[in-house]
Amino acid sequence: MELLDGKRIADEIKAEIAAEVEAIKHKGGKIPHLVAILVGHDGASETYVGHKEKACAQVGFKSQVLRFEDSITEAQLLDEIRKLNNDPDVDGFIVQMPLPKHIDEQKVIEAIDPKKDVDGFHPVNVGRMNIGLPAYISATPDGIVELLRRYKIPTEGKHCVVIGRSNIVGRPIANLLSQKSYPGDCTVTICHSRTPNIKEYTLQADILIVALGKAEFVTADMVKPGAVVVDVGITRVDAPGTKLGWKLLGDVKFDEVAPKCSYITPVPGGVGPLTIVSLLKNTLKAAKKEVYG
Ligand SMILES: NC(=O)C1=CN([C@@H]2O[C@H](COP(=O)(O)OP(=O)(O)OC[C@H]3O[C@@H](n4cnc5c(N)ncnc54)[C@H](OP(=O)(O)O)[C@@H]3O)[C@@H](O)[C@H]2O)C=CC1
Ligand SMILES: Nc1nc(=O)c2c([nH]1)NC[C@@H]1CN(c3ccc(C(=O)N[C@@H](CCC(=O)O)C(=O)O)cc3)C=[N+]21
Repeated sequence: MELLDGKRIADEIKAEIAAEVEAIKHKGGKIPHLVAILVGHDGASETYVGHKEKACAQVGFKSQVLRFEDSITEAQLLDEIRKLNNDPDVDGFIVQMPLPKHIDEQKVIEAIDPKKDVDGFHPVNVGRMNIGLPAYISATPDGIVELLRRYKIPTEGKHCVVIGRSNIVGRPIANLLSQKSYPGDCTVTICHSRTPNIKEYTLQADILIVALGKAEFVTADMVKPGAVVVDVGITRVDAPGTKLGWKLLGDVKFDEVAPKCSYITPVPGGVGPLTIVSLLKNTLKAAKKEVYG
């Protein structure tokens, strides 16, 4: 069993990005500028935005967090988005999800200029990604693809089973891995909450991607010996006696599944760090006008 060390790969890619930013500075080019909009005080969102700020500083990007109270109206938020769309200094921005219930997330996503949509959530980017055109690819699936690539995991002709069909993880990773590419050329099965006997499918997986958000859902009896297991899930659970009082669990019961795998991602330190790095990659592309010219 080998660990897919997301943290190590993320550090490697950050060093590559930092070198490129140095070169841009040297030539007097545009320093990439990423903005995050954060509404409310959700703990996980605060953590994620904090990691992003730190990563931007590490690679030399300009970054900014715009914070708003839960009471912000949809119209006010849409207005903030319009300002960012029109600000030539801002290369890319994201609106941290989830949003308060009185705000329509889809409306917010569609208000973002696709050219600045470094989350890759806008239907224009989703559509372009789906047919293999240049696009901002959403960060988590892009991070998974990057992890498979850097570890040179063979994917052609493999059966990939994805648990979860969300717009930000399950559906796009299933799409990417079925494309004519490397990593890709997989035969893909998508499972979700209406799939009976999930184990029947997971046992056939050469590559198992787990993104349902239920801690330790995948147990050893559900995994084929030698499988590659990618655990996307992140759930905070109480951990009395630890410094923080909580810890993170993945969707895979790591201790019993790991010995059966050829490769497996840990949580934390697997997919998460690569998600952040993919967001940086998209922002760099935006500053260089690589996707839309
Ligand atoms: N590491 C990272 O960078 C990121 C991690 N995450 C984590 O990944 C997990 C998934 O996130 P996300 O995709 O946004 O979650 P969603 O809640 O949007 O989607 C979950 C998916 O899992 C399916 N599902 C739920 N319960 C079951 C079940 N018992 N059996 C089979 N399928 C089930 C749902 O099915 P249905 O469609 O039928 O409801 C749905 O398609 C979460 O833990 C999240 O925190 C998310 C984003 C980034
Ligand atoms: N507009 C928007 N875009 C997103 O991409 C987005 C979002 N909203 N809302 C929430 C989810 C979740 N997500 C994570 C990214 C990185 C880690 C990450 O870095 N995890 C570390 C640990 C983090 C920790 O210490 O808590 C790890 O797995 O090693 C986690 C979760 C992005 N999301």
